[in-house]
Amino acid sequence: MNKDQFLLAVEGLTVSFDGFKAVDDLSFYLDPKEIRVIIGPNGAGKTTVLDLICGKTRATSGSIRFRGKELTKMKEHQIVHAGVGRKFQNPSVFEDLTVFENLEVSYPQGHTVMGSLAFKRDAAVMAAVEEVAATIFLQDLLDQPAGLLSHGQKQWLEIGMLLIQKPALLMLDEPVAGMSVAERQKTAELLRVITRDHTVLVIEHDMQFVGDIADRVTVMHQGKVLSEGSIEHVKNDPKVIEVYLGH
Ligand SMILES: Nc1ncnc2c1ncn2[C@@H]1O[C@H](COP(=O)(O)OP(=O)(O)OP(=O)(O)O)[C@@H](O)[C@H]1O
Repeated sequence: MNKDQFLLAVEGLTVSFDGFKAVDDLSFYLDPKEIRVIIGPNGAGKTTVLDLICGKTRATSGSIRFRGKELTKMKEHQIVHAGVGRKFQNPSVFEDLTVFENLEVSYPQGHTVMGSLAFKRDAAVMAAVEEVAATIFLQDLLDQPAGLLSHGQKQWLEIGMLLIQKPALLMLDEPVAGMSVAERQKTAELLRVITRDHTVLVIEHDMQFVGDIADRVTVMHQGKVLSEGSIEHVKNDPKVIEVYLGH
């Protein structure tokens, strides 16, 4: 099978830290526009996989193919440019800027923060900001400083700051941690809208949320794939119950 028909093909990926293999001969494949969730016990290597895909950590061996490009050979900014967006666990919005300004500075112009602010607000930027703000439920809060948003709203704003860059692949590390039940439900709704145009790779522990969003689930354990398939498949896999869900 031609691996370039996948949006992302990870094959034989390995990284050693002082001889310890945090990710060990890992392979998995993402189809365009799927939502894949990676679950697994603490220390399984989930965050390290995202670090490897976005170029924050260098692979010891293996391959990461993304839309025909080999990411393991590329620098972080080149990987962003190729269409991979990554959101870390803690929101990192600009607290003193408004919702509008946070989205505006994230619009891909190649400017610094100050340069972008001085930039004339042209119609294309305005339209993109308004479209994304509506998607992330913040259309009525465009003039609000981001520092005044709730934790959940900051998480959505940060997702919006990625969306406005139109990445083909969006990677989210525990996006609903610290959110209320209502915010979790809205985030699930948001991710379903996002996958009309993007592929999403999520690390998550909340199994209710995983069941709400996942097309397929990859279970990691000790740097390897322990199980993979639908939520029902992995929930009923005795290996997964033994190392993760039974605890
Ligand atoms: N830069 C590093 N140097 C040394 N060891 C590391 C480094 N990054 C990760 N590790 C180790 O690799 C293992 C996997 O860590 P990782 O954070 O990827 O796990 P995880 O599945 O995301 O866990 P959690 O659910 O707790 O976030 C851990 O034992 C961790 O201590």
